[in-house]
Amino acid sequence: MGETPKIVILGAGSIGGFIGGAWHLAGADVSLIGRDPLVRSIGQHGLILSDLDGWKRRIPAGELPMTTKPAALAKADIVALCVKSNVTEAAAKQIATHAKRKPMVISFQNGLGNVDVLKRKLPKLEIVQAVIPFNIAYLGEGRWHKGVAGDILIEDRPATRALAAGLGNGPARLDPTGDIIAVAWGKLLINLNNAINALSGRTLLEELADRDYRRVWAASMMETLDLLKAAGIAPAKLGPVPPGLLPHAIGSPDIVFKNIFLRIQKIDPRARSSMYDDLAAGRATEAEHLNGEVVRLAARLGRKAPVNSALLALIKQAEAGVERRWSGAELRRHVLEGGQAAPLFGY
Ligand SMILES: NC(=O)C1=CN([C@@H]2O[C@H](COP(=O)(O)OP(=O)(O)OC[C@H]3O[C@@H](n4cnc5c(N)ncnc54)[C@H](OP(=O)(O)O)[C@@H]3O)[C@@H](O)[C@H]2O)C=CC1
Ligand SMILES: CC(C)(CO)C(=O)C(=O)O
Repeated sequence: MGETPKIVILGAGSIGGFIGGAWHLAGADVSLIGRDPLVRSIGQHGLILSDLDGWKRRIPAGELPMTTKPAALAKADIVALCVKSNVTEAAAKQIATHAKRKPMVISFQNGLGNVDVLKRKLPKLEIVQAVIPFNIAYLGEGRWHKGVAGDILIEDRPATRALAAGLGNGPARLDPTGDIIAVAWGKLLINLNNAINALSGRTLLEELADRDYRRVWAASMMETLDLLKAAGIAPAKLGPVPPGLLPHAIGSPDIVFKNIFLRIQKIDPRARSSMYDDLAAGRATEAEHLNGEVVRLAARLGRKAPVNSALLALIKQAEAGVERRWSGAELRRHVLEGGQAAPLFGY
């Protein structure tokens, strides 16, 4: 890899647009590959990036190279893969066809299985996992907003350390870390709320204000933590609360949750989960790669995961066109079947 690596973002959507823009502002050599409507919109408006601490920058139209053509992968030293998990295989095929410089491929996707797919499809390339703990909303007309605080965690290797140093300290900075699988499981615990948020049809803050939704999330985390323990996997701490205490913090009474948890973990009033975005746009979701990962882990252990199975089934119904906004009480009754899922803690 040369002095200034050429970074190509494959999948300029919420995450790809924000990190691509933020890295460009940090002086990196970045170009984006995305879909036609977005490419045209950025061609007209440029990019405007902001975050919840009041940081705001504009990149004029035409300054950041952007195309719909996968042939742009030819010049990549680094491919930042920012497509949804259900199209990883198709994206890997495009990389295999078009990349010429043996790029390092970094997956910024949620879920656990993407890196394995990439390793299988691209056996000669260096594949790296990164985990994004924050939320990005695409607000239209070239505007991206980072609505949850946090830094991107990336597998610690010489190449990723050099990349992190080159990108500096902006809002999409990289933080190299040791055990990325533990981090990815830690993130999955957080992402178990994506399905609940999508089914609620609300913003994250509106949803989390209702303890019944939080009880469902807490139960899905407890189920997952129990299975991870049986599998000998220790998820990493992401954010202010250690994984073992997360269900208790999330499922706690409103007064405790609002005055302690939400004071340390900042969430923008506009933020929603990426799964909400998918359902709202009529797209397939990543539920198979999140709740489904837990259901498959249970099956490997000869056990069941009733909470995550129920959430997965509801998301599949929603993907199939069943339009229903679940209230917290309805979802709790349906998924927890009268509290049987986690009797010990009354969630
Ligand atoms: N949004 C968020 O806040 C967060 C997202 N993540 C994770 O990041 C990943 C990306 O999510 P997100 O940015 O929200 O997804 P988006 O759907 O917003 O962005 C992905 C974009 O890539 C496009 N795309 C897919 N395949 C290709 C391709 N081969 N060539 C060009 N463009 C392509 C998609 O178009 P089309 O839809 O037409 O296929 C879409 O516009 C997911 O794994 C998600 O879970 C993680 C943390 C937070
Ligand atoms: C940041 C978070 C957890 C928000 O729900 C997310 O990962 C997503 O939206 O996919």
